[in-house]
Amino acid sequence: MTAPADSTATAQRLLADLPPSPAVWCEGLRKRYGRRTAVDGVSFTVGRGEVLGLLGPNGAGKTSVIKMLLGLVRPDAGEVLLLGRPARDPQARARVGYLPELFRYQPWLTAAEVLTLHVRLSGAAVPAAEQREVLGLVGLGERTGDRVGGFSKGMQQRLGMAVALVARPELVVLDEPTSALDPLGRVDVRDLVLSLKERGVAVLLNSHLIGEVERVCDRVVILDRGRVAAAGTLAELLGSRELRLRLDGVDARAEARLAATGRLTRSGEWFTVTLSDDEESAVPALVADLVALGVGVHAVEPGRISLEERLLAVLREGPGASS
Ligand SMILES: Nc1ncnc2c1ncn2[C@@H]1O[C@H](COP(=O)(O)OP(=O)(O)OP(=O)(O)O)[C@@H](O)[C@H]1O
Repeated sequence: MTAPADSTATAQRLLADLPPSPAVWCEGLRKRYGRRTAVDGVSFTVGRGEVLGLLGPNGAGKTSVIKMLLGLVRPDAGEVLLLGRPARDPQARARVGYLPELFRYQPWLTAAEVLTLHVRLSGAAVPAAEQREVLGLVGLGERTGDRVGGFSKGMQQRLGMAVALVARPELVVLDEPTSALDPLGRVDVRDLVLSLKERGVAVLLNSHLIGEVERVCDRVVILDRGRVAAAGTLAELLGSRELRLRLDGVDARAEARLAATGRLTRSGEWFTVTLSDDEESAVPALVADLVALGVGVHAVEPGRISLEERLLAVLREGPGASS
């Protein structure tokens, strides 16, 4: 029989060999406030190093979901694991960075002191030089010794971003991180999210700025009235690609050739062919055939619907629009 110490070591070795748990796993989350159901059976995962965007209209339940994931609001039903541990487990929380939607930092402290306080709270050993570096990353390098009470709203949000990043988190949850930021600040946040992803840090991003989500997210969950209305990778959600061509001299044979490639629509001299992913390789042959048929090819533009169009379709038509 194996001695207890050996069996513990064996169990630890077996666990170490398993693939890492997702950064976020939640199943069947529900929350009511009085008679209002805010969240109604929400499930999704965020993989390690994955950037997941949470989209949805005002009141859809996004912040409520985030607060339940972080153990700040107790769900009425459902389960959450953060980095493989229960959401309220201090060991999980210490490895999660969070920028809340509504933030306010101690006005009497300097930016550097706020960071030091949060580093202490997290229990991580982050040297002062690294803390200053993080303030530099969020554009506050020149203001480290200034009191937070004198900061603009955008500067406080930048400080919140530094607080979320400073303790070397494995998961960062950003609730509307750019709501107070100028256009340059938004680009900074986008670059920060991409650099986190490169380092294998998972990011959960709640933002109304759809273009921002489309640029940085690997996957998107769309919430509507407390439920997941659509979810998937950008390719899954945005589906078929389109090819727009500006043509002249299109006769019946050329039109038949276009229609054979995909669903065809026409607006004046612009023709739009809807392609499925495996038909993309058909584009050079299509153009060659059109030229051979005597068609003047003035422009060939790839394109597909934007995430904004998909979001609006899902919200107008309901979950059926997600497929
Ligand atoms: N503490 C609370 N007490 C009562 N109702 C609440 C509370 N928090 C949220 N709600 C309600 O739950 C619903 C979801 O709110 P939540 O803040 O999660 O939405 P959201 O998707 O984050 O919205 P927004 O995009 O406007 O920030 C809303 O109807 C809101 O009024």
